[in-house]
Amino acid sequence: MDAGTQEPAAAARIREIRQRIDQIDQAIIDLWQERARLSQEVGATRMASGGTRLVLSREREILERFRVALGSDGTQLALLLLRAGRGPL
Ligand SMILES: O=C(O)C(=O)C[C@]1(C(=O)O)C=C[C@@H](O)C=C1
Repeated sequence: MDAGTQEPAAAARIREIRQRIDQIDQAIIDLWQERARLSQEVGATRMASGGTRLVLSREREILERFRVALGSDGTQLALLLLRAGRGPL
């Protein structure tokens, strides 16, 4: 894979960092999928027991947690996470 530089030491360091980035990306993918499965299970369990599909107070709490930690990008990320679990509104 192109490191974007001809300088051998820099290219070696970039390859090393990219290995860790790839590990992190895979962990994010795995966690994303696990979260979506769990969220779907919560929704199905609640609806099967006569409850609501969504709990907006819980969604607000999650959005706030991500906003405090990551700013406006965190809010966008949390919206995508929630959509992955419970589907579009
Ligand atoms: O925590 C719940 O009650 C869920 O249903 C999970 C979840 C989520 O993905 O975090 C999904 C939908 C709800 O509106 C709130 C939160």
